[in-house]
Parts: sequence; C-alpha cells; structure tokens
Amino acid sequence: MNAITHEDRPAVEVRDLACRYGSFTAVDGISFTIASGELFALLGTNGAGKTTTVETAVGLRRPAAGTVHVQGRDPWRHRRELAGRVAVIGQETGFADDLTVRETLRLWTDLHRLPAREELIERVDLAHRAGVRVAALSGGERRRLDLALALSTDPAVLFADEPTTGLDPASRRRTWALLRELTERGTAVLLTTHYLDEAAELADHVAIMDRGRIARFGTVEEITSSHEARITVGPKPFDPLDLPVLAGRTAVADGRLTVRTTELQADLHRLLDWAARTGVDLGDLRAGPATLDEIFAELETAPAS
Ligand SMILES: Nc1ncnc2c1ncn2[C@@H]1O[C@H](COP(=O)(O)OP(=O)(O)OP(=O)(O)O)[C@@H](O)[C@H]1O
Repeated sequence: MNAITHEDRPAVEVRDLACRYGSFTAVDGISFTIASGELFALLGTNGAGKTTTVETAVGLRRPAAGTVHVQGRDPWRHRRELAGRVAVIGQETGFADDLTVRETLRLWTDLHRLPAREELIERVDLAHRAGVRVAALSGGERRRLDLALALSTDPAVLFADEPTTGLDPASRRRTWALLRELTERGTAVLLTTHYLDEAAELADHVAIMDRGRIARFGTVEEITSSHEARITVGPKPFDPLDLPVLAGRTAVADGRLTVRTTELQADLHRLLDWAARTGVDLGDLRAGPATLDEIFAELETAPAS
C-alpha cells in the first residue's frame, strides 16, 4: 500500500472550518483547497471572515471546528515547523520601527539563514527608500517591504491579506507581477482582496465570502457566467411601456435602462432592432456578462440565508 505523503496533498486544505469570537461565529463551516502554483482569491464584504480565515491558516487562531492543513501540517500545532516554508503578508506588520528598509531585510535574511537579497528592495520599488527607517514609511511602502521579506524566503505557501490595499496603480501592477512570479515558481498563494479586478487578473479560483460562508466559488468566468448578463443603455428619458418585449427583466433608474437576461444576444438584437425602427438613440450602450462587482453588490443586499 502506498502511503500518502505531505507532498501528495494540496498545499492548503481547509475543511468545514468554523471560527468563533465568544459566541459570535465569524467563519461558519468553509472548505477549500489550494494546490502548489495556484492563486486562490478570497473576496468578501467587510467582516465576511477573510482575515479570520487567514489568521487561522497561519496558526494564529485555533479553529472552533473543522481542520486546516498547510503542507500537510496543522498550523496551530506546527507553526514553528512551517515558519520556513510559509510567508505571510498581513494587515499588521511587525517591523522594528528603528531599522531602515535595508537593515530590516538583512536582519530577516540573517534570521532565516538565507543569502542576502538586496536586489529585492529594488524589485518592490523601495530602492529610493532603502536607507529610510521603517517608522517613516507609508502604509503602501510597508506592504512592499512585507512583500520583499516574503519573496526572500522562496515560500511554498504565501498568505497575502490585502497586499495591495493603499498601493498606487503602478505599485499594484508590480505586486501582481511578483505574485505571478511566485505562482510560476510553484508557490501556493491565498490572496484576500477587495479589488475585484485583482482577483479577475490573478486568481485561478475565487471564493466570495459572505457572513462567514462561501457564497460563490469557481473561476471568475464560472462565477460570472452563472449570473444573468446585463445590458445597460442611457441615460435617456425611457418610458418602460415603449420598450420591446425582452426575455430579460428590465428596470429603469435615473434614466438608465438595465436588462438582466439569460438571452444576451437575442435581447440585444431585439433592443437594437427596436431602436432602429423607432429612431431611438440608445446613448451609452453596454452589454456583457455580469461583472464580479455586480455579483458582489447583489450579495451585499441579499438577506442572510
Ligand atoms: N478579535 C475579535 N473579536 C471579536 N470579533 C471579531 C474579532 N476580529 C474580528 N471579529 C469579527 O469577526 C467578523 C469577521 O472579521 P474579519 O476581520 O475576519 O473579516 P474580513 O472579511 O477580513 O473583513 P475586512 O474586509 O473588513 O478586513 C467581523 O464581524 C468582525 O467584527
């Protein structure tokens, strides 16, 4: 009989995980796995339970129920053992304020008995801040330093809790390139983010959390295609009674017509045909699958299940 080794298991396995703060259930029975080289994005409303999930996966919290395994090990019991293989970019950084950027990286690589990696300072775009004390860094610069430390360890698993929050667009793109580089080298990445374009750009799989549960899971395309497509036109003074018969549901708000439909092409054809016959200028016309933003907004207004 062949034994199942740690290497045969996914890099991260979360099964029926529940986390509580006192009597409040912040994470309510979620499951997912992340393979080596995969980027898994956790999205969700504020307070959905993303950070609690990450903190549990890195061994800072003990699950109230269910299990977490990282590299086949329980992070609560084997945090030290995992420390060399797991990197964390958290919402709180634990840097010494008195050290400079260069000294922080050097201390970090010395502590981990790694070769010096000065070039990482440039790669996270902090070369001009290398001699500046951590206390004087902006929030975005601290996140980039966090990323340099994570990259220096060549981790098997990276937990990145909102790593691009507060970064300007150019720094965000640079961070994306570095995250991609990590997955190409085989690192499993758990990314939490509020930026839906970021998930669409980077993630192999996405889970949308809502009130402690995973409300949607799949590739971005699978999630968007399971929702009705949208056609929007206007702003124009539409009278809903003048509109042609469409398969989708129509709504007019602030002069904009929105059609939610499972028959995108046919309804678009009907609408354009009607506009041509009646001489109506549709103005700004957009048509396509539901965006993650729209799916998110619908979840936020949906009643708790
Ligand atoms: N230390 C704590 N004590 C009590 N409740 C907490 C604690 N930390 C978090 N919570 C609650 O648990 C829930 C989940 O919080 P969590 O920080 O995991 O959400 P999140 O999805 O990361 O949110 P955000 O997007 O705002 O960072 C929230 O309702 C939050 O108020």
